[in-house]
Amino acid sequence: MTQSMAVREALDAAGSGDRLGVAEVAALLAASGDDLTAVAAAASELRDEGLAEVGRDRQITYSRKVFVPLTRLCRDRCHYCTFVTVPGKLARAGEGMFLEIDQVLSIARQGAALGCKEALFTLGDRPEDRWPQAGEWLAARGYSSTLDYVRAAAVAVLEDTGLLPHLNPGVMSAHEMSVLRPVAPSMGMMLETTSRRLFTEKGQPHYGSPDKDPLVRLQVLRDAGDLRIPFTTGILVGIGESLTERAESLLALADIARAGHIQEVIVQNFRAKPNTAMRGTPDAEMTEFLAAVATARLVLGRQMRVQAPPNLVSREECAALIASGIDDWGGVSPLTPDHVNPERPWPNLTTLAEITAESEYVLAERITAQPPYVLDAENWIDPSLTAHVAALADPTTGLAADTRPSGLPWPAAVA
Ligand SMILES: O=c1nc2n(C[C@H](O)[C@H](O)[C@H](O)CO)c3cc(O)ccc3cc-2c(=O)[nH]1
Ligand SMILES: C[C@H]1O[C@@H](n2cnc3c(N)ncnc32)[C@H](O)[C@@H]1O
Ligand code: MET
Ligand code: SF4
Repeated sequence: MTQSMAVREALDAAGSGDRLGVAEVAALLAASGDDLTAVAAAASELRDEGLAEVGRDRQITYSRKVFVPLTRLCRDRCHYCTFVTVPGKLARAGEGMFLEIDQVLSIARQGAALGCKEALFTLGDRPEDRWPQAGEWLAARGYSSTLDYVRAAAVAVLEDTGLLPHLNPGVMSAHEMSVLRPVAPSMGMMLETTSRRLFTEKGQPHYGSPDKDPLVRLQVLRDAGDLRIPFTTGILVGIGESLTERAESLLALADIARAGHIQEVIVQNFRAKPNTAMRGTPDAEMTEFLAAVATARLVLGRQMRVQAPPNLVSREECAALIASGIDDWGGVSPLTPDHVNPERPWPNLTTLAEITAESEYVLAERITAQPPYVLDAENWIDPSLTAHVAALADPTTGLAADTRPSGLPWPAAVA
C-alpha cells in the first residue's frame, strides 16, 4: 500500500491523541485511493473502540421520526435550498404560511401509530422579518414570533402524542433557546461551514442569508453549551468550501464540543437541486465525502456520534459510510419525506437494518436525545420533560424502549 507522507503523519498524530492542526486535517480530507483506505480504517477502528467502551459494541443508531415542516418561508436565501418557498406560491397551492396546530398533530398522530418517537421541527428562519404575511398569520393566532409558535406546536405534540420534539429552526438567541429548552430534549443547527467568504462574497451560496454568518452560528453553538442543551450540528460538504475551510470547520466543532453538549455531528453531502442557483454545481464527490466522514471521526474522537443520512447516497455507498466511521443514521421516517431532500426517499427500516447488518453492525433505535444525555437526564433534560423522555427511553441503555408513545400532560408533574 502506498501512503503519502502527509497522510501518514496526520494518522500518526491522530493515533497518539495529539490535537490535529489545520494542515493535518486538510491532508486527511484530501485522501483518496490507498490513503483514503487507511484514513477510513483508522476512523472505523476508532468508532468501534468508542462504542465498545460504552457497552454499545457494533451498534449503529437511528431515530424513528416524523418531519414537521412548520413553515417553508424564510428570511434567508441559501443557494442550495429547495425547502424555502414564498407566500405567493403557498397561496397558489392553497397552503397556509405555516402548518396549523391541527396539521402538526395529524402528522404526529400518524407517526405515533407507526412507532415514531421524534417530531423533527425543521423550518425557515424568522420568516416574519421578510414576509408581512407570515407575521400576520402568527398575530392572527396570538403568536409573537415563529419561535413562539414553535414552542406552542411542540407543547401540543408532547401533550397529544408524546412524541419528543427536536427543534431545528435555524439561528436562535441564548434567550430563545432557554425558552425552548423545556419543550424539546434536543435541538440542532448545522454549522454548515466556518467559511465567511461563502457568506460575504456575492454569488456565493450564503450571500444574502444573515443566518448563515459563521460567526453567528458559532455563537449559537456555544450558547447551547452554556444552556446544557443536547445539541446536533454538522457540516454541509461540497458547497464551495475549500479543503482548508472544511478542516477549519471540523476543528471549530471539536473545540465547541469540549463543552460536552454536542450530541452528534452530521456530515451531510450537498445534493444539487433543480431550480436553485446551485443546480449546475456537481453533487459532493463520493471520495471527498467519505474522506470528510472519516476525518470528522478522527477529529471529533471516539465518543462523538458521527451521523450521515442514509437517503443521500446509494445502498452501496451506505456500506462505505459505515466503513468510514459513522455510528448514526439520524432521523429516518416511515411516514414523512425528508422535506429538505424531497427527491431522496428514506430506505425503509427493514432495508436499513439489512444494510447495517451486511456490514456486521446492528441497527438500534434511539430517541432524539442521544443515550449519554438520557442517562444523565438530571443535568441535560429539562424537568418539564422528564416523564416524556422516561416514557420512551430504556433506563439501562438510554436508547429507545420498545413502546408506542402516548400523550402526557406538559409540563410533566415534577416529584
Ligand atoms: O430529514 C432530515 N433530518 C435532518 N435533521 C434531523 C436528524 O435527522 C435527526 O432527526 C436529529 O439528529 C435528531 O435525532 C437535522 C437535525 C439537526 O439538528 C440539524 C440538521 C438536520 C438536517 C436534516 C435533514 O436535512 N433532513
Ligand atoms: C437542514 C439542513 O439541510 C441541509 N441542506 C439544505 N439544502 C441541502 C441540499 N441541497 N443538499 C444537502 N443538504 C442540504 C443544510 O445543512 C441545512 O442546515
Ligand atoms: N433554516 C434552518 C437552517 O438553515 C433549518 C434547516 S434548513 C431547512 O439552519
Ligand atoms: S437552508 Fe434553511 S436558512 Fe437557508 S434558505 Fe433554506 S430554510 Fe432558509
